[in-house]
Amino acid sequence: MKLSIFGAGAWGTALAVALAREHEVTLWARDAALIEALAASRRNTRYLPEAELPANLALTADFAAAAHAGELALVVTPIAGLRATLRRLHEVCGQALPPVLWACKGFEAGSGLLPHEVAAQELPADAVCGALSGPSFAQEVAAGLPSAIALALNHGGEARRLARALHTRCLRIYANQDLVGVEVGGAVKNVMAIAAGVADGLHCGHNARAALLTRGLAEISRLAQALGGQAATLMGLSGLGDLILTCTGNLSRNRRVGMLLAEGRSLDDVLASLGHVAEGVPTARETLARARALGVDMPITAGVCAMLFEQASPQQVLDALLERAPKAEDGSELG
Ligand SMILES: NC(=O)C1=CN([C@@H]2O[C@H](COP(=O)(O)OP(=O)(O)OC[C@H]3O[C@@H](n4cnc5c(N)ncnc54)[C@H](OP(=O)(O)O)[C@@H]3O)[C@@H](O)[C@H]2O)C=CC1
Ligand SMILES: O=C(CO)COP(=O)(O)O
Repeated sequence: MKLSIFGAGAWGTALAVALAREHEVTLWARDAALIEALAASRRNTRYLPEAELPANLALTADFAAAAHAGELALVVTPIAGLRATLRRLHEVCGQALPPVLWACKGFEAGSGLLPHEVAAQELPADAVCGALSGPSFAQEVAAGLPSAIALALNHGGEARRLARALHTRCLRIYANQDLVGVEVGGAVKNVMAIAAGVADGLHCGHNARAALLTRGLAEISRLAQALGGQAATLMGLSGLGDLILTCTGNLSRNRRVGMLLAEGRSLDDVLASLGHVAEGVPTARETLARARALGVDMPITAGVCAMLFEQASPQQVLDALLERAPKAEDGSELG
C-alpha cells in the first residue's frame, strides 16, 4: 500500500520506519532543512536519533507531492498542526482525498475539540477518517519491538480493511468503532501521566501510583461517556493500555514533565528542556473545560491544571487530593 505520513517528529518517523518494512511510504516534514538532513544522514537526529531510516523510505518537504503519493494519509503532527494539515490535504486532493488517519493525542487548544471534531470542520462529510492510537513509544515501534494499537474510523468496513492492511506481527492493529472513546483515552492519559510523574517525583510510592492510575481511569471513562464514548473502550488499548504505558514508562515526555515539576522546576523551563511536544500540558486545560461544561468531576485533571496554570505547588495539589472527602468507588456521595 502507498502511505503518506505528515509530520516527521518522533512518532511520524517511527511509524514511517515501521510501515516502510511492508509498504511504500513517503514522509513529509514542514521543515525542508530537516528533510535534507534526514536524506543526507538517513537518520532523524533531531527527533528519533536511535532509528536508521530504511533505504526505501521517500522523504519530501513538498506537501502536494506527499498528498498525491498516498492511498492513505497519516497525520502525525501534534494536535496543534492537525487542523491546518487536514485543510491543506482537502485543498490539495479535493475529490480524490484518500482515507485519513491521525495519530495525534489531545483536545485542540482554544476550541477544545477532539481530533474527529476538528476533522468534521475541515474535511468533507463523506471523508473516511479516524484515529490511530494506543500504547506505543516511538523508539520501541521503530526498533521493531511488539506493540498493539487501535484504529478507530467513522466507517466500520474501512476500519477493518485498513486494520488488516496495516497490521504486522510487531505493529498489531486492532479495529475499533468507538472514535470518541479512543480519542478521549489517548488525550487524557497524557494529563494523568503528568500527575503520575509528579507523584513519583514526590516519592509517593507504588500504592499511590496504582491509586492514581485507577482513579485517573475512572475520570477518563466518565468524560468519554459524557462525550458519547463507550466505557469498554477505556478498558482497551487506547484507555487502560496507554494509561499504564505513559504513567509508568520512563520514555514518556508527559511523565517527565511531571517528574521535573516535582523537582521544583518551572513549567517554561521544563518545556524548553524537553525538545519534544508534551500534549498533556495544553490538553489538561481543554479537558477540564469540557468536563466542567458537561458536569463531569475530574479532580486529578483539576489538580494538574492548578499546578500548570495557577502556580499551585506539586505538594499543594497532592494535599488537596488527599484531603478530599471519602466517596463511593463509583463516584457517588456516601450520603
Ligand atoms: N512519540 C511517541 O511515542 C508518540 C506520539 N504520539 C502523538 O503523536 C503526535 C506527534 O508527536 P511526536 O512526533 O512525538 O512529537 P515531536 O515533538 O517528536 O515532533 C513534533 C513534530 O511535529 C512537527 N510540528 C509541530 N507543530 C506542527 C504544526 N503546527 N504543523 C506541522 N507540523 C508540526 C514538528 O516539526 P518542526 O520540527 O518543524 O517544529 C515535529 O516534526 C503527538 O500528538 C503525540 O501525542 C502518539 C503516539 C506515540
Ligand atoms: O503517547 C505516547 C505513547 O503511547 C507517548 O507518550 P508521551 O507523549 O508522553 O511521550
